[in-house]
Amino acid sequence: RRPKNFPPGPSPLPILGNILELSLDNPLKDFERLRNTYGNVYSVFLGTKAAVVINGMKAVKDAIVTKGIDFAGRPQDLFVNDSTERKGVILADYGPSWKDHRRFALMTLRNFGLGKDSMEERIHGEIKYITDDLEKSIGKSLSPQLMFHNAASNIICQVLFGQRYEHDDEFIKVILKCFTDNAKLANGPWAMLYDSFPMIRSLPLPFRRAFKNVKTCQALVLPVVQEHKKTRVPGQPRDFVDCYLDRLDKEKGNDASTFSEDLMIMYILDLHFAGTDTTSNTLLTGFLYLMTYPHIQERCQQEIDEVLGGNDQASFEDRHNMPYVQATIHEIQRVANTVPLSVPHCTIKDTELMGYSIPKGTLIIPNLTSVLNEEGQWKFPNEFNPENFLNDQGEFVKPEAFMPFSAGPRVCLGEGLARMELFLILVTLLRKFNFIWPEDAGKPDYNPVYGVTLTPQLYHMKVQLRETN
Ligand code: HEM
Repeated sequence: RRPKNFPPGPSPLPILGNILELSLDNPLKDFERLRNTYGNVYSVFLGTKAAVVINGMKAVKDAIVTKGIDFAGRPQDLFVNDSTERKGVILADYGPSWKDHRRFALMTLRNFGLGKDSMEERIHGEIKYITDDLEKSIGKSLSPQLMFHNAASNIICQVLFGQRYEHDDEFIKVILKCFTDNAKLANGPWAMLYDSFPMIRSLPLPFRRAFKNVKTCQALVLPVVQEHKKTRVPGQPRDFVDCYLDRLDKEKGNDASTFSEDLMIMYILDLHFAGTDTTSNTLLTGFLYLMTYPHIQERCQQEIDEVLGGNDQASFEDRHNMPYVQATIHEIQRVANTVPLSVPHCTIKDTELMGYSIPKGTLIIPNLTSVLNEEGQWKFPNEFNPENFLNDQGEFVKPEAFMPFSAGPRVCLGEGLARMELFLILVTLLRKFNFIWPEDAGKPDYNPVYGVTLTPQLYHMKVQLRETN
């Protein structure tokens, strides 16, 4: 039963709730249909658990920004919580440990922006591997999935461990395999059953694989941490692990400290997971559109040539002189809709939204998809069109409804890093190469595969060196 004044929604069946109304393959259309019937704030029962789905810019902002703290929790009784042992930051509930670790990561990432091994240099270092790969494929048709995935993974590995890995390196291969398997399990029927029927949780069913996968990853990261302990110079951190070890030194004797070696390992895995598929799928979507809208690709290249002049390497600062490129990258993020339902939130106290009462502990699904394509918020909500981010003077403007990183206290903590990666990778590659949709590839399919992150359908690309080089 719905509590008093709870958001409306379809009648639930006993035990199953409304799960039969939601396609497990891709519930986004079902969420849209329910929005048309019940309005921007409605509820569904996932098994016996009530969830509130929030749609449209106004309601989403009202919840996660205006009443940000009320909505800043994470549910703690789901399959994903158990599989990650309630450690890390993405799924940590609102509280001192989440706050300390979030602040720590933001500060650490910011500090890497400065100095000689700056984030920009780490990213440019990795871009060199992409351009080498592409140069070897000039005139041929190539599948870019692994290349971009690897680049995103290595950039975050550089930040975390000060190291990159070849894609066939056992360390990264196993981590990737475990996380892909866990993402699939988390999205599939076994997780749904686990969440809906607590009595089956201790049974030896396929969901137990997820727990084993996490243990395997932890065991892989542990020796990397041990190695750091041996080689580090306290106070002179080379990477995230060193920074965390410095912090542990500082916290010695503080009984209330939320920092621990155990947490660090899951934190590292969290950051790697959060930073890899998101960035690589956004890049893949970007090149899919740039190839099939060649006039947009060309206009970006013109602007890049003008701004860079004789300079070979772009810097992140150059974005201020590239309104069209900026608009194109933002438009790519808008249509990529990489994290379509954000990460689930949870209310930390009884609260209200748009006149409805929402009790403490309610699972909240912020439907970012409904904001990124909302009629009335965009000049061209259903097209791929950089004009969505340009004013009449051709200047870059960012509408309020641009929230692929979500918003409020739980906004993506890798936003700065992701934006820098997207800009530097796209600008460097467009400067050097033309990207062409192969003649024999048929019509492009823009419908992504649904998951925690949306993944473009597999495709091939052709590359040519640009004549300006
Ligand atoms: C295009 C790339 C990316 C997109 C679209 C994206 C999007 C998101 C979204 C929608 C959330 C959920 C926010 C919420 O719960 O309201 C999130 C959370 C998070 N992201 Fe990202 N992300 C990207 C890249 C990254 C990168 C590179 C990192 C790594 C440094 C990262 C680390 C995180 C973390 C740690 C959280 C959890 C924050 C918290 O719970 O406090 N993300 N991201």
